[in-house]
Amino acid sequence: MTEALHPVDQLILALPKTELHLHIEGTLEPEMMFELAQKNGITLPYANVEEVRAAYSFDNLQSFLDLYYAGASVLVTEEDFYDLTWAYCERAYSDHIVHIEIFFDPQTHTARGIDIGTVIFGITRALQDATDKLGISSRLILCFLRHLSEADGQATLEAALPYLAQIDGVGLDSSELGHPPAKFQKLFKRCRDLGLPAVAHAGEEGPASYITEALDLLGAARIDHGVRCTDDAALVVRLATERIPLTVCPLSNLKLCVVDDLAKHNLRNLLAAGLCAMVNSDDPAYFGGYLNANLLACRAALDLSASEVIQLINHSFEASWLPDADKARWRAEVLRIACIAK
Ligand code: HPA
Ligand SMILES: [Zn+2]
Repeated sequence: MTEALHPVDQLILALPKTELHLHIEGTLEPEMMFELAQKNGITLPYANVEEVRAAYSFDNLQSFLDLYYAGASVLVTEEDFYDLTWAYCERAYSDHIVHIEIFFDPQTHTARGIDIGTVIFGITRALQDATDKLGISSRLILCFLRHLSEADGQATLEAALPYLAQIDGVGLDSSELGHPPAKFQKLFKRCRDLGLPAVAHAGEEGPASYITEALDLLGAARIDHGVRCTDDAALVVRLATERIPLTVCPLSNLKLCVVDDLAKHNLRNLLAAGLCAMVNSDDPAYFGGYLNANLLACRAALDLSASEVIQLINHSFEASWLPDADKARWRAEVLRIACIAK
C-alpha cells in the first residue's frame, strides 16, 4: 500500500510557483549531455550516464563549477540551447511553475567560440514556446562570471548590446570567494545606465559583507543565496526592512556543503526574521532535484507548516519581476488553493 502524501506536500504540489534562481546550464541532465556530445563530436571524460551521476559528489562550490563548465561544452548550436531550455520548461510545467526568471552564462560559451546570438536565440525561442504552449511567463538574466575580469564582463556586455531587447537583467555568479562584488562596480554601473536591473550571488560561500557590497556597490535588487546574512545581525534587519529578496537554494546548499544537513538549514530562521526568502533549485540536474523536490525536501527536513510554505511561495511572486497586476492575480490563486486545501 502506498502511503498517503503529507497534507503540506499535497499543498506544495498544488500551488502555482515561480522559479527565480535557475541556471539554464545547470539543467543539463546527463542523458542530454551524452546525446549532445555524440551529435557534436565532443569527447566526455565519462563512459556512460551512470559515471556522470557518480561524479556528482562535491566538496564545495568550485568542485561543482569545474564539472558544470565541462558539461556545458556539449552545447554548440542554437538548437542545443533550444532543446536544453525547452526540456527545463517542460519540467517546470510538471512542477506547476507558472513563471521563471532564468540565468545564462554567455562567457562559458563565447570563450569556446560560440556566438552570443546563438545562445540567446536558442534560449529565447524556447522561452517564447513555453509562453505560447505551456502558459509559462519568463525573464532572462545574463550572468557575468566573477572568476573572470571586469574587462571580460565589459566585452560580454558589449557583445550582448544587439540583443538587449531579449535580456531583462544581469547577474553575477561563479566562484565567490576572492571575487567580491566590488570587482564589478563599473560594469554594473554601465548596466544600470542601460536600464538593466541587477541581481547577484552573494553570501553562498562568501561572507555577509559580500551581500552588503552587492547591494551598495552593484545595486542588486535581489540576492541569490544570501544564506550567510545571518552572520551579521544588522544586515538581517536591513534585508528585512528594505524587503530585499533572498533566492535560497536548499538542495544546492546541501550538495555544495554550505550546510551538512538539510535539517540545519536556516531557511526557517530567515522566514522567522521577516525576510523575503523563497526556495529555488539553482542547478537541478547536478543537485538532485527541481523546485518541487527542493520544497518537499525542506518540508520534510524542517517540518515546514502550510503557512510557511504559502509564505515561501508568496515571497517568490513578490520578488519576481512580474507586473503588479500579475503578482496580485497569482497571489489570489495561491490563497484560493490554500483555502481549498484547509
Ligand atoms: O550556486 C552557484 N553559485 C555560483 N555560481 C553558480 N553557477 C551555477 N550555479 C552557481
Ligand atoms: Zn546560482
